Amino acid sequence: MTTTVAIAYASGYGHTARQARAVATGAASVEGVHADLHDIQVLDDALWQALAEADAIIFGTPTYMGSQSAAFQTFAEASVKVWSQMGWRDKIGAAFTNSAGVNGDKLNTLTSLAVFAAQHGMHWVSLGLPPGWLYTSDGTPQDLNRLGGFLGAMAQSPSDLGPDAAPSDSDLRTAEHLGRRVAQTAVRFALGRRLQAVA
Ligand SMILES: Cc1cc2nc3c(=O)[nH]c(=O)nc-3n(C[C@H](O)[C@H](O)[C@H](O)COP(=O)(O)O)c2cc1C
Repeated sequence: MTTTVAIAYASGYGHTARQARAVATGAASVEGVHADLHDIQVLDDALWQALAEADAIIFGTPTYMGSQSAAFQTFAEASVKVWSQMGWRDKIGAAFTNSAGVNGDKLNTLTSLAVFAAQHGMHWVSLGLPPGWLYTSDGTPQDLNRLGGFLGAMAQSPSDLGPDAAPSDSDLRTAEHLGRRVAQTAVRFALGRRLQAVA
């Protein structure tokens, strides 16, 4: 049986889209997992159908003015129809964000997305990595999780670099890690459900 991980993301200028592709690469590296990228700026029936059928949804947005972008918030508010039927309850949820500042208030965005997933009754998956880089004096910017997030995957894109040059390799590997971890968790959940069904 195939386990499906949907990556539901917004991106204004392509940087978060690049991070989303890395998340998808990580998820698809897990045996038996199909990863699907969905640009949530297109709010059509195909999007809602795909998200309804997914085992896990990983939400992604750039951090704009310290929180999710307006495009992501439009998607979040449109999901109230799904919420009214608890359509995503017990799916796996996780998130990633990208911004120009090293800090840039990315944690506020991830916190907001965790609350969004909780409103939908989803099970949250954290990043599951120790902090890299400046956490110890021998760290380097090439470390996995160089930005030291826990709630989800963070990436940083200098505002004068295009999406061909940013986020950094470290941040893209961190995004891949999140995708892989969510996919592994989704497979375990799917297996557990099947075992429960025959017990
Ligand atoms: C309207 C707007 C607000 C922004 N607010 C922030 C912010 O609060 N913190 C930050 O670090 N960067 C901020 N940025 C920079 C973006 O997060 C950054 O350029 C990011 O790479 C854009 O991702 P995207 O190409 O996926 O849209 C902002 C950019 C825009 C256009």
